[in-house]
Amino acid sequence: MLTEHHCADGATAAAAMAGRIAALLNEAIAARGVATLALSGGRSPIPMLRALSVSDVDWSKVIVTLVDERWVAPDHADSNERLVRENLLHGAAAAARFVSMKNGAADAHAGQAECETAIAALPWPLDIVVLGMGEDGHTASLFPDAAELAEGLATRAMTLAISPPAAPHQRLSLSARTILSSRHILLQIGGAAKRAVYERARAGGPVAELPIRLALCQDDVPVEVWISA
Ligand SMILES: O=C1O[C@H](COP(=O)(O)O)[C@@H](O)[C@H](O)[C@H]1O
Repeated sequence: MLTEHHCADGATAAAAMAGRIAALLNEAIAARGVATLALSGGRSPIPMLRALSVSDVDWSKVIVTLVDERWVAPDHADSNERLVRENLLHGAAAAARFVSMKNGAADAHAGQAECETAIAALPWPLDIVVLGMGEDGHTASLFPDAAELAEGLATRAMTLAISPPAAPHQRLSLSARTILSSRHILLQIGGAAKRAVYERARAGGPVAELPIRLALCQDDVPVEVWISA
């Protein structure tokens, strides 16, 4: 089932999405004693992460990981880990356990096995997967023009390494199967350009053309989308 939340602006969408994530974290903690949250990077999630960091959650019972990571040092400006640490994991939220995708291997392909082990050790299924979307329809690091896209859509592994030709850095990404084994998928769409891609994806067609369709065109996992101008 897909539910759309239409918001007047990005700030309203960020606050509403943070509130929904906090509620889902609290539900998971009440039901199972622990909650797992996988977050996307990029620029879009920053206001939502800041709102979430001051939400009323027992963060000591939350495990946070990533949907995807760029193969850069954790203090690099493009690091999704850095983004999450700087915008979410401070104050009370610093009590959450963070599980990195990046490790000390020479490159993303060499580091994939260690990343797989770290992700496989989490409690499964993930409670919440927060996806982003690029204007090319990519989600996580499943880029339409990447040679590894078919692997990402078909593999039974939880993670894969990807070298997108048109985006900077090698990547590690959750596979489609991992994303679709979660309990809840949330997505934020801001601005006219992304809205147009979203509407095209939602109308249906090949997942390989617009990989965000893997979440939008399925009925197994509930998806909530926050849409703003
Ligand atoms: O490269 C990435 O891009 C997407 C979208 O990023 P945004 O800056 O347009 O919000 C993001 O979801 C993904 O995690 C990231 O690695």
